Amino acid sequence: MLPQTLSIPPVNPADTFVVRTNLAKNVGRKPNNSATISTVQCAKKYLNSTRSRTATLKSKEGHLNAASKTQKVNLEVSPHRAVSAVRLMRIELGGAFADLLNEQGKGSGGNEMGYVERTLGFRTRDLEDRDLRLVTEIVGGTIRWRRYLDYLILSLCHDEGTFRDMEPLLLQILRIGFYEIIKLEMPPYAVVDENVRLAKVALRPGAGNMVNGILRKLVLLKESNSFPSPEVNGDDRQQARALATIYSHPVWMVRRWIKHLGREEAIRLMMWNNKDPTFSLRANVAKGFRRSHLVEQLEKLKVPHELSAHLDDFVRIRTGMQLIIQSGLLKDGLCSVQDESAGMVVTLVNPQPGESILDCCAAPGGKALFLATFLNGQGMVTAVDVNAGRLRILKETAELHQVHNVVTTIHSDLRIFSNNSHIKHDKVLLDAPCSGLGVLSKRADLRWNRRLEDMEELKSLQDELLDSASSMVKPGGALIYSTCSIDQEENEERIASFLLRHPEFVVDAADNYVPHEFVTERGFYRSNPAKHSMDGAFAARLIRSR
Ligand SMILES: C[S@@+](CC[C@H](N)C(=O)[O-])C[C@H]1O[C@@H](n2cnc3c(N)ncnc32)[C@H](O)[C@@H]1O
Repeated sequence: MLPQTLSIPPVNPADTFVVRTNLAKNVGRKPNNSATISTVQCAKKYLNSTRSRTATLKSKEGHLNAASKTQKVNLEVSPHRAVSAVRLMRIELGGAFADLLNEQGKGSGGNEMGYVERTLGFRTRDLEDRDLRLVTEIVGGTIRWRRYLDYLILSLCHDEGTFRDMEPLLLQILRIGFYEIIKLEMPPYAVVDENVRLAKVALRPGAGNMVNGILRKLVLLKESNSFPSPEVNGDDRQQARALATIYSHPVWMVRRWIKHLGREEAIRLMMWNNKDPTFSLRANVAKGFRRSHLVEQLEKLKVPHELSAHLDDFVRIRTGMQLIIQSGLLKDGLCSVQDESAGMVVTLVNPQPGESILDCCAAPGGKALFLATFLNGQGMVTAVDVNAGRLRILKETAELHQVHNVVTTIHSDLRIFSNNSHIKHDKVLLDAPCSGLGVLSKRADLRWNRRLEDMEELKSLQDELLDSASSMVKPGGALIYSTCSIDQEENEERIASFLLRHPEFVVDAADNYVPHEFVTERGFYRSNPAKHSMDGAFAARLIRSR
């Protein structure tokens, strides 16, 4: 028999307590908190002893069942801050993405509260909808503004060493506090108190004192409207560094954009990347669920929305994603989250019933499934991808969306597949692996994960994949190359180099397929995030003449 609780001597009722779970959660009752109490220090010691005891019990019993699990719930710390701090640490260590939380308050990597408990040594009360919204907003915003926030934190630290040697959790708590005060404009003294408490409970009293000192200096700067800001002067590199700090992007990206887009356009792009992302939804007509049905549901949910001006099945939303997730519309396959910029790539493919379409880098299937809806049950989308897990998602979603009768999946590296396959297709879509520089508003952490060196590797992969994809196009058929990047070297330059290697292909101007405002001088499709209020994407349509 496993013990129901593990107890230690009671000391301070305010801080932390051990709760008897007794399966209370499982049967929907509130946990009984008549439990044993500890101070923060005791809690930490206790956590260690609990961990080793739990490990022994686990090894003895094989597993620790829910009935016997001991939870420590801290009601003093604000849940959204504790969850945000831990999530930010996980993102920085590469164990999580800054994407949407799902309806259970879980992140992409599993149970959020489990991570909080393992990292901080206690749980908080469960997250309510408001907390979830705050976690999404704070995590996304803190990551986007990281470079700028760190610049300010450093300027308020005693010396550079204090900043450099700061423990990771303490730095995340400070970033959260700075973001809440500067960007969310929350009441400053409440922010100070809450973050000081989190630092004290999760780390130690000294850490709380440090957070208190630095955040109070920030409040004074805010009150006198005198935040420091780097001067934009000097040579190109120095100017790019200053702009990179002010708009919180890596220096190499800023330099690249100033070179290709000009300074004003680069600034507009960075401002767009720092905004809360907007989303669009595609009604799944393959399931008989039209845009009018989607609009009805959004009205019922009171989610503000706007019809897409470019695509018949699409609706734009700015807020309310949590409500949509909770409504089950996505889980039931009635609609999908798909950006209009990606939808227009499918328009450029121009799929027709009866055609054989090869989607070369298809997973997780956003474009493949949309392509399939145009076939009306006749023809085939062959979806190839090298990533088995992502391809499994594609296959399951095809069933959920009821287009599985026209979708076949093939797990392979495209370069190997093209060598072994002699079948030619009417349309071949290569939605190539790319830097993702067009989707930085949605992927808040991506800007910090991309390196300049990645670009060279990506470009040679894109060339190889283009060569492979082109070998599977029928004479007279179309090859569509697309990316979710705004980078010329991944886009126009890849096509120019491909056409030199493959004179049997010619450009088919995108004008015939997508609105004129998305067509470049050379006849390619390109969406501009700041101008079109959607992700940045590129696509070229090429016809095989022989
Ligand atoms: C931009 S994503 C594709 C997104 C997809 N088209 C959609 O709309 O959901 C690029 C995909 O290329 C795949 N990939 C990368 N290298 C590949 C290769 N050598 N052969 C086949 N697929 C590859 C990745 O696994 C990834 O799923």
